[in-house]
Amino acid sequence: MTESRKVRSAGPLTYRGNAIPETTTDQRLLDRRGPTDWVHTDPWRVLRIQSEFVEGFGLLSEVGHAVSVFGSARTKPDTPYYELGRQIGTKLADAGYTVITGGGPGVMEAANRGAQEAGGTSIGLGIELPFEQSLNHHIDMGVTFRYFFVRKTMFVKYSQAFVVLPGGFGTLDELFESVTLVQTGKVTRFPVVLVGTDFWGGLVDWIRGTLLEEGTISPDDPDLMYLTDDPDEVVDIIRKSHVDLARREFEAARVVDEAASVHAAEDASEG
Ligand SMILES: CC(C)=CCNc1ncnc2c1ncn2[C@@H]1O[C@H](COP(=O)(O)O)[C@@H](O)[C@H]1O
Repeated sequence: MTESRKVRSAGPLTYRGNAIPETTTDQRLLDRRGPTDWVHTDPWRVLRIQSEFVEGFGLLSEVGHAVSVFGSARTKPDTPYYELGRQIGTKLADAGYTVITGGGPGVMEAANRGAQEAGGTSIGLGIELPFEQSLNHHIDMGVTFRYFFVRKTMFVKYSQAFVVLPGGFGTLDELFESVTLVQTGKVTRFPVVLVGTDFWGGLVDWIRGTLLEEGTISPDDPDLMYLTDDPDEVVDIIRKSHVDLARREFEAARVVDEAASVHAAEDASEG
């Protein structure tokens, strides 16, 4: 009896008898009718998150050496910090770095603008916000993300350094995320440069005083951040750390090569 029961294969699945679904997978895919709640469910969101990673990696993977510049979305053109951001964008571009920002107004726009004026590559990684907003007009390539955490991965993965100008909560979030990644050894390759001694001085004093005195950070941790007012120094710090990194990588490759030749020589003498 059991042998005569109907069988249906659906990909790797086998159904028999009453378990056979009424429709096939293809029918369900092509049928547009039915409830649409599934587009607001977490499994569907996971796919959307994946697609943001795919788009981001796709756009940024061929960008050369790059620096992310952060700072207030509210800084107005023709103000000192806007001009500082613009100069830093220009100097980074002159030094051959692509400039990546959050794609918004204020300091982000200033850095993008400076990079563009110098003929460099200017990138904006925007974020969907509850209020209407588009990427600033000084961006050569841009992506607008839905998810903050996907966007943050892009800043870290595709930059050699973070430059942080005066800003508010968003800027502080980006600053402390990057410092935490360096502190915990999740990223090993980049300096974090604070620009604006008047603006950041109080925070740095508090870190060196309260945090260090309370023992909530290690004695070396305050040195994870540089502090300057000088755009040329920003570029020098980044260049130097870049050269140091290249030297360390060269040294590591040489050690591996030497070990490989020692093994090869031992194998040859044993053979
Ligand atoms: C006028 C206005 C508030 C626009 C906000 N538009 C934004 N567009 C893109 N990135 C942003 C924006 N606001 C905050 N961010 C992110 O948070 C940082 C600035 O936040 P804040 O202004 O410091 O706190 C930027 O480096 C950026 O990565």
